[in-house]
Amino acid sequence: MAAADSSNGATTNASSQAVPRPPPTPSPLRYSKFSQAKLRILVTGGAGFIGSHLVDRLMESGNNEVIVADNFFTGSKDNLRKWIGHPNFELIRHDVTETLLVEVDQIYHLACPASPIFYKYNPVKTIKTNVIGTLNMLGLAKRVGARILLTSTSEVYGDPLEHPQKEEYWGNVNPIGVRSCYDEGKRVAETLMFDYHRQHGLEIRIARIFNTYGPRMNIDDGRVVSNFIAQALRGEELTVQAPGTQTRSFCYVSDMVDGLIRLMEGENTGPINLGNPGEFTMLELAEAVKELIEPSAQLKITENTPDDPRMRKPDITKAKTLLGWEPKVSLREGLPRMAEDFRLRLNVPKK
Ligand SMILES: NC(=O)c1ccc[n+]([C@@H]2O[C@H](COP(=O)([O-])OP(=O)(O)OC[C@H]3O[C@@H](n4cnc5c(N)ncnc54)[C@H](O)[C@@H]3O)[C@@H](O)[C@H]2O)c1
Ligand SMILES: O=c1ccn([C@@H]2O[C@H](COP(=O)(O)OP(=O)(O)O[C@H]3OC[C@@H](O)[C@H](O)[C@H]3O)[C@@H](O)[C@H]2O)c(=O)[nH]1
Repeated sequence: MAAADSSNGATTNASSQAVPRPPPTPSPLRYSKFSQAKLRILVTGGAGFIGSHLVDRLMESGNNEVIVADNFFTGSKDNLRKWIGHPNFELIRHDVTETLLVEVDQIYHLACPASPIFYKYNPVKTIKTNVIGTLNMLGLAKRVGARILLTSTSEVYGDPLEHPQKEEYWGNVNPIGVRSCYDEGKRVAETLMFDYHRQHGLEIRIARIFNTYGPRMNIDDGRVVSNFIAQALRGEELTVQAPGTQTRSFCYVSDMVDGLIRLMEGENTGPINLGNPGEFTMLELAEAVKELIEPSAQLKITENTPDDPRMRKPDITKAKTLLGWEPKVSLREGLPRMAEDFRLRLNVPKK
């Protein structure tokens, strides 16, 4: 049973409310002397950017069987091609808004479009993915006694009135805006996680992920780092949305995967912020990408979208103290790695 995390406002000790049932044994053969016991892990959204890097780490450990369930809305089989056919790996085309029957020990629940242009494309579907999808995964976790980790987001803090953001901050979110399908959707998903924890004794973990970047992002993903790098490589203007002084804190994907695994393996429910506290304005980011790829590139100030958060930076004290985690890769080190991946995929010769 997960130990209680009493260091924030939320009550996370389920033992006083519900006695968890031991997980049912999926098959007697699983623990027979002929069968090598491995942890069986479900990764929803595992064909996406963060998910596929997480799958790499889980598979490379050699101790796990990994099942990916993904509807390929923003992810692709290509991200997982090195594992297709591996005896410890299964890929299922599945939409998490439908029920899924599998026997697993852990669930990393990532399925959800993350780029604003994709989550706003079909907002009702985004809400369904966050609410019904998370309910379905919690139902699965309850049935098989699995531990479940939700990838929530810094967007639960909305356009924050506190800076940097601590986990105790309840946020400043527009409930009826164009981003609400995502940020309110994730807030409900967090609520569902805690209700299943308190009511049914489920072992839960919640990561609040701040902007993450790295190789394998969709080239036309629409998020700022991928846009700037692709634009600079294509010889286009870098589209800085007004005013350009808004800030974000960018975490390299290998650091993020490390944090997610530590959270899953540790004893704290969270929510825990995972992100790199290095904070940059979008103008500073554009200058860094220019300097790295194409110093002659021009910046073009474009119209912004409603409710764009004006600043964002994680307080990662909890991640440091409870998980022993902090990011290792700075933006200056991470950008060239991502630029090289994009250069190869866009077939742009090295200068
Ligand atoms: N990358 C970031 O900066 C960031 C920040 C905060 C939170 N997150 C969260 O991390 C997770 C992964 O984000 P990402 O950046 O890898 O995004 P991504 O879009 O690359 O990956 C999301 C994956 O989920 C799949 N998916 C979407 N809807 C689905 C559905 N209904 N059923 C099954 N699969 C579905 C997509 O096909 C894709 O493979 C998301 O939950 C996102 O909210 C990401
Ligand atoms: O071409 C662009 C794209 C974006 N931007 C700006 O860059 C900033 C970051 O925008 P992104 O689209 O990359 O991502 P956002 O920070 O708005 O949302 C992200 O937050 C955390 C996660 O949950 C998701 O990955 C995503 O919702 C915004 O201020 C946006 O206005 C540009 O200046 N130019």
